[in-house]
Order: sequence, then C-alpha cells, then structure tokens
Amino acid sequence: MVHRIALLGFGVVGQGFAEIVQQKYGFLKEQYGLDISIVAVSDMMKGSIYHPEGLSIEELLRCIKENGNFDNYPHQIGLVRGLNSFETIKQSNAETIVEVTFTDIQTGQPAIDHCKCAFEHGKNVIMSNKGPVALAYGELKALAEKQHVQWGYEGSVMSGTPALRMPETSLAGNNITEIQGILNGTTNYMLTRMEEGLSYEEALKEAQKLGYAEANPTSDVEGFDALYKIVILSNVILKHPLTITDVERVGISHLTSEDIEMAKAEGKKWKLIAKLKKEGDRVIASVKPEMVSLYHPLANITGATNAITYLCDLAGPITLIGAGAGKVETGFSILIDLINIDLRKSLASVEVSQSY
Ligand SMILES: NC(=O)C1=CN([C@@H]2O[C@H](COP(=O)(O)OP(=O)(O)OC[C@H]3O[C@@H](n4cnc5c(N)ncnc54)[C@H](OP(=O)(O)O)[C@@H]3O)[C@@H](O)[C@H]2O)C=CC1
Ligand SMILES: N[C@@H](CC=O)C(=O)O
Repeated sequence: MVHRIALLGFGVVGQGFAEIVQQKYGFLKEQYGLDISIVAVSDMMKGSIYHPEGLSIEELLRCIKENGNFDNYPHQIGLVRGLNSFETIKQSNAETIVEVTFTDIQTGQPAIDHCKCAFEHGKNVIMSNKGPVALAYGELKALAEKQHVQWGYEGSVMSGTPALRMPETSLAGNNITEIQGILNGTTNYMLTRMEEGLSYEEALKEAQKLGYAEANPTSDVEGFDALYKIVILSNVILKHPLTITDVERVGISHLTSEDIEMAKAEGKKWKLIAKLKKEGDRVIASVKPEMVSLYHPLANITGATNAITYLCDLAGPITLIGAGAGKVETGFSILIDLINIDLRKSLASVEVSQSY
C-alpha cells in the first residue's frame, strides 16, 4: 500500500529522513509492505513543491546540495510549486504530514497549528518537533482521537532512541515513579569537548556544524530543550500534565573552562541532568547542571549520546542509552513512527477530508 508523505521543513531531519527512504525503499517495501512516496515538501526558504504521484528524492537532495533550494527541480506535468505549509496540508493528497520545522520554545508555533490543521483534514502527523507535544499535548491528543488519525512524536525525546515507545510498550504495567537522565545532545557534546580542551564557543560551533543544535541554540544551552523533553515525559509516560512553568531550569551557559577544570581536579564531571519525581499527587521536575563523580552512572555518557533511567516498581531501574540528536538518528525516529502507523485506520478519514 502506498503511504503518501508531505514534509514540512527540509533541514537536517527532513533531509535525514529523505535519505533513509531513498536508501531503504526496497527493504521497507519488502519487509513491512511500506511503499513510501514523498509527494510534497514545503520549506520556508528552500521552497515548496508538490506532485500527487510523488517526487524524486534523488532530485530533491541534489537540488538542496547544489543550490540550497528547489528552484532547479525538473519540471514535469502536474508539479505544483509555492504551496505554503498549510496549503500543503490541505491541498496535497498525503495521508501523513511529517512536521520537522523548528521548535519554537515560547509558543510551539506554527507547529501546533500544523497539527491542528492536519488532524482536522483527516491526516496523521509524525514529528520530531517538541513544541506541540510539550505545550499542547492534551488538546492535540484529544483532537487526533476525535478525528481518528494517528500522531507520532518518538523523535521529540532522544531522537531515534525509543525513550517514549520503550516505556509505553515494554514497561507497561509498572508504576514509574522517577525518570532522570541526560536529554540534550548539544550540551552533553559541548561539555565533553570542553573537558577535552575546547572553549565554550568552539564546542557550540562544532555541535551546530554536526546538526545537533536547535535553529536557535539558546534553547539547548539554557536548558529549554531538556525542559521540553521532561514535560513530554511527564505528560506521555507519567500521565501527569506538567506545564513548562512547573519545571526548575538552569542551563550551562554560565559554565567556563575553569569550572570544567575545577570539576576534573575533584574527580568529577559536569552533566546537564533532567529529573522527574512523583511525590504523592505532585511531580517535581528540574533541569540543571550537576557535578557528578566519575563513578556516577551518567558520568561516562559522552558526546551527543543521551541516557535515561526509569525507576519502575516491578522492573526496578531500567536505563536506556542512545543517540540524543543527529541527522540519521532523528530521521530514523520519523521512520519508526511511520512503520507503526496503521494506514488502514486512517484511510477512511482521508477520503472524507479530500471530498470537500
Ligand atoms: N537535529 C536534531 O538532531 C534533532 C531535531 N529535533 C527537532 O526536529 C525539528 C527539525 O530539526 P532540524 O531539522 O535539525 O532543524 P533545521 O533548522 O535544520 O530545519 C528546520 C527546517 O524547517 C524549515 N521551516 C521553519 N519554519 C517553517 C515553516 N513555517 N514552514 C516550512 N518550513 C519551515 C526551516 O526553513 P529554512 O531554514 O529554510 O528557513 C528549516 O529548513 C526541530 O523541531 C528540532 O527541535 C528533534 C530531535 C533531534
Ligand atoms: N538540539 C537537540 C536535538 C534533539 O532534540 C539536542 O541537542 O538534543
């Protein structure tokens, strides 16, 4: 069955996902019966193209590599240019919208409205964008259910490492009372590189070049990104509706090379640690840098790798370690949600939405 996709945003993650589809097309079709067709891409600066019978991924990637936009995408009958993100959602024949625009840490927009528009038009949404899941989880979940569409957001926490799906499926039946870990790849990468002698600015530049940092890296270094992730974990895994103002937040921007050296001299390391703890009816949440001893379980989590521990009443502490950011890793998070979407459940609603 062909699964038609429209991509909103064609930056690191959008291109990472497109490359995976290009490389694994035959394997995905053979193993999972998943015949992916990217019918539309709408990006703020790179341009927007749509063809109901599918676009050539090779040409999309070539255009971006050569010119940074889609102006030279070969013309063919039926090709539509210039649809904005909302027009792409409404006018394309995609069953699923892949929302990989930037995360706005203040408002979550326009991604929240992208989700609403897609759901209202009977389309599934898959995203690595954290804004909607952190700021509008309850409302969007209810709307998706009402519209009988599916919403995937695995990549919003720890990119392709299954920080959401693993506890939801394999740890089901436990009472999870505490969650803590390193949830931001950029800052963990920076702290690792600063221990190796780089300055704060040099380390940040590297993290940006490697595609780990947010479009606005303030989100990473001031702890907003990890805060969003801890709110998502509380909402999705603990089923406790936390808001961003409920979380104590301190970033790493005040840490200097001297602070790093001081920690080293004491046999310690700085880590940006995110925590959630159930206390009666309340959940206490924080994101802040801590000096941990070299024997601490998180001390050896280096680079853009993340780690998360779920404290379970039955299974005990379960720790997951894996990528927290990256082009392929986050591209994979989109794929795993796509594999888990049951298209048969959504087809009826797409047919309805396309008929008006
Ligand atoms: N990179 C990573 O490792 C991870 C990223 N994420 C999240 O995934 C999302 C994508 O990240 P990433 O690809 O790295 O970010 P990028 O900044 O590389 O790409 C985002 C793209 O979205 C485009 N865009 C912005 N606003 C709009 C809009 N209104 N309509 C259409 N396109 C728009 C941008 O356009 P242009 O630049 O052309 O203006 C840009 O090409 C973010 O929300 C991020 O938080 C989550 C996990 C890991
Ligand atoms: N900027 C984020 C990307 C993934 O969410 C990070 O560095 O972890």
